[in-house]
Parts: sequence; C-alpha cells; structure tokens
Amino acid sequence: MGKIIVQKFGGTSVQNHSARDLALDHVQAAVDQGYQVVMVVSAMGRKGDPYATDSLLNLVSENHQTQLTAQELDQLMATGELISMSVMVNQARQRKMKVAGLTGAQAGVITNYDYQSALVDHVDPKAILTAFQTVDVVIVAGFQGVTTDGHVTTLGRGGSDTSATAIGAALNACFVDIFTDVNGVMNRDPKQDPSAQVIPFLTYTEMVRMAENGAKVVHPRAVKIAMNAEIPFRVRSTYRVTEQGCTIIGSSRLIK
Ligand SMILES: Nc1ncnc2c1ncn2[C@@H]1O[C@H](COP(=O)(O)OP(=O)(O)O)[C@@H](O)[C@H]1O
Ligand SMILES: N[C@@H](CC(=O)OP(=O)(O)O)C(=O)O
Repeated sequence: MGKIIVQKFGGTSVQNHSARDLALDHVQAAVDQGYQVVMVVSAMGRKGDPYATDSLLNLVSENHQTQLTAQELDQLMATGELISMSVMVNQARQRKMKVAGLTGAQAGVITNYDYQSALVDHVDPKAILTAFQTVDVVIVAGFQGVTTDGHVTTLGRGGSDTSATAIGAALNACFVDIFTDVNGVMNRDPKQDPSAQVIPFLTYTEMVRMAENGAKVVHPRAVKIAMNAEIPFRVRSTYRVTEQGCTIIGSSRLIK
C-alpha cells in the first residue's frame, strides 16, 4: 500500500466540467507524486444549480416546511453528493485515470442517528483499502454516512469537510487537503472584506475557534477530528495552483 492522502473539493470546485477538470488536475498531480488519493466531493454548485444541496431541499420545502421525516430528508440531501461522485468518476475515466467511486456508506462512514447533523462514530476503511489494490484514486461522496442499521445520514451543512478528515484519520493519511474557492483561511471572510489576507499557518485550536466563530471555510467538527488524529491539513484554492494556502497543524511554533 502506498502513501495515502485525502483531497476534498467543495461545491464550487465541482460545479461544472471545467472546474471538475481543475480538481482532477490536482488529484492527478498527487498520483504523479506517488500518492494514493481519496477524493471527497461535495454536491455540484450552489443554490439554483440543479443538484446543489439547497436546490434539493427546495424540491420538498414550502415556506421552510417539509412533509418528509428527518430520516427521509437525509435520503434526499445525500443524493447531491451521489450525483457528484458519479459524474466525477465518469469524467476521471474519460481522462484514463484509474478510479473507483463509493457512497459514504460504502466507504464505511458510520454515524449516530442525529439526522441532518449526524456525528461520525467511526470510519471502517476496508472498502477504500480494497479499492486501492486496483485503482489510484477512490472518489467518495462527502457529507454522508450511514447508521449501523443502514439509514443514510448527513453530517450537517458543510459536512464534506468532516467526511474528509474522518476518512483521513481512519486511513492515517499523510495529510488532508481541503480545496475551495478562496486562497486559504483568511483573517476575514474575503466576500465581506476584499482586503482579507491568507493566514499561512494556524494551530488546530486557532482554526477551531475561527470555524466556531463562523469562518465557514472549514467545518469545526472536521478540525476537531484532524486535531485528535494529529493529521495535518491544508485549505487551498482549486483555481490558483501556485498559492500555498493555509496549513493547519499542531503548533505554529514548530513552523519557521
Ligand atoms: N475566514 C475565512 N477565510 C476564508 N474563507 C472564508 C472565511 N470566512 C468565511 N469564508 C467563506 O468560506 C467560503 C468557502 O466555504 P464554502 O462556501 O463552504 O466552500 P466549499 O464549497 O469549497 O466547501 C469562501 O468562499 C468564503 O466566502
Ligand atoms: N453539499 C453540502 C455539504 C458540503 O460540505 O458542501 P460544501 O463543501 O460545498 O460546503 C452542503 O451544501 O452543505
């Protein structure tokens, strides 16, 4: 078994063919460096895009009311990432990449029953490791898991980050890369303040604090999982290949 890394791509990074090609360029670059890659994908696009999470929710809610149970709602919400995973597998194979695709359940993401905000209990990495015997890249539908008796769950909005670090922790990955539509974690939301600057290094604790205070670029649960497993992770731009992004590790003092 080679060195494993996890690369997660958010909704805007998989929203159309050209964005997905850039995402696959990052994955191919890692494969060329000798890594086996778990590629975690979110649903394609944002509100208004046909298969984005908010668009799926819109299909069954009127005035913010739905007739679906919490369990049924998670079955619907999880489909956005299933579509995204299948489309990505297809596009990767068009490029002759050796890939396999897995749902969250197939990837062994086991959760509790807290629908819409389920906690990951553990990840059983067996299926991913088996797939790596024949492929370089395993593409996993983010944001979702399964209860021990087979009910589909979702991990809370922005929860594909949690999929990525939980899978990274279970595989003892070398690191996890969260690819997104900004250049890294910044001192402020760049959409509110265009003069915001990338913070090159953060400790897990600093990142948890920022995420809990609303820096939605990474889900706080994802950071805590990485912290407990001591897996370094980076937040990087899908679009700006040369940007270093923000690295989140144990102690900023270790970095010169
Ligand atoms: N401190 C911050 N640093 C970087 N981005 C931030 C911060 N606070 C909020 N954001 C917002 O987070 C967004 C990225 O998160 P998200 O929309 O969930 O992306 P993705 O679809 O890649 O998961 C950015 O577009 C940015 O507007
Ligand atoms: N698609 C889900 C999960 C997710 O993590 O999305 P993104 O990576 O695009 O924030 C959501 O919109 O909440």
